[in-house]
Amino acid sequence: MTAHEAVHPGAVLAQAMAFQPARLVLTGIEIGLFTELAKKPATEDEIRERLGLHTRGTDHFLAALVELGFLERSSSGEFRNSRAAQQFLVPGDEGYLGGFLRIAGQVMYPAWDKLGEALRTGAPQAATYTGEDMFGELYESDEKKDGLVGMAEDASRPLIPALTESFGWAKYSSVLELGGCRGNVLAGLAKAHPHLDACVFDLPQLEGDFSAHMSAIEMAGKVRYHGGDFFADPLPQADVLMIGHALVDWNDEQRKQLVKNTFDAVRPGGAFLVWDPVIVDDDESYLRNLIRSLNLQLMTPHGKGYRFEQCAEWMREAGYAEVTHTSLGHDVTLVVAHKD
Ligand SMILES: C[S@@+](CC[C@H](N)C(=O)[O-])C[C@H]1O[C@@H](n2cnc3c(N)ncnc32)[C@H](O)[C@@H]1O
Repeated sequence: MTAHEAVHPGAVLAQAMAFQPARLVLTGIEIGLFTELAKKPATEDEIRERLGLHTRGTDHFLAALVELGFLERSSSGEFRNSRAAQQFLVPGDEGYLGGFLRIAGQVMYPAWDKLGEALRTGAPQAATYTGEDMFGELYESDEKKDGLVGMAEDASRPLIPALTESFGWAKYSSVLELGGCRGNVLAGLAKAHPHLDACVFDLPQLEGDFSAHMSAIEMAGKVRYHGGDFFADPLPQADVLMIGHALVDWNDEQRKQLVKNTFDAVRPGGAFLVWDPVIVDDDESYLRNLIRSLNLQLMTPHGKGYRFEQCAEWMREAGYAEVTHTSLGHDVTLVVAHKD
């Protein structure tokens, strides 16, 4: 909102009421609208019948989604997905974001309702867990585990091409990804750089999901798994250690400790890579990453965003030499620390 727009009530309302269009899209995902229309375009009557919707409101719900650019309406009155909806909101497509957006609707949306409480107390507001061991609790339920994994992969999948190209992988022969989940990112990296000995380090609870996923994407045997706790257990050695979308989950003391833990495991001449929604002043991602920081505060026991300068300081304190950073796109920064 520019200073000029700020004096116009429409600009204030557009920002303050942005939860309404957000809820339209999230509800479309929740009730299966985009998945249904991907099978076959349909009239309003057919949509109501197929999704069990009431006559009151469906017409304006669909018309509003047309205006927002998620549906198209033909001259004969049939609705179909727009290109954006078809590409990003229908399961099975490469660019699918529904895993992330479903959890956004179910878990983040109610948590954001309690932002005031979070600001007063500093306490998380997600209703899916209660204690300090968020991952341990979520992994006790297959549904919650699948939700978290789906959300993480939707967020990291678009970064894989930039990650394979933004670092000189050819110079190194092994990589260990901390918090590498089901190995989806590392599998993409290993496909692009098959010379790499690639290993995921994540909690033991995910090993079965990792093996099933590697088989499903025909990468079984190409990426290894090492179960453990990256705070408490010794880390296996590799030329490159990497952690993505995971340092943000912790507080500064925990992050410092984690960065320190990596130093002995990185072989001399190697590197430690971090990619996260780092807060970068004057970058066009600045506001979105401040919002993501608050989202982490609502969703995790200790997480929040951090700045590049903080990360560089943790790295230098741990013993790393040169620290550089570059954008991976999608509001994510890759920070690279070299070990002499
Ligand atoms: C937000 S997810 C990111 C997953 C993956 N890097 C991606 O971006 O697709 C964080 C990951 O850290 C893992 N994790 C959390 N605590 C851990 C710990 N103490 N030791 C090892 N892994 C941990 C979780 O199991 C999860 O896979």
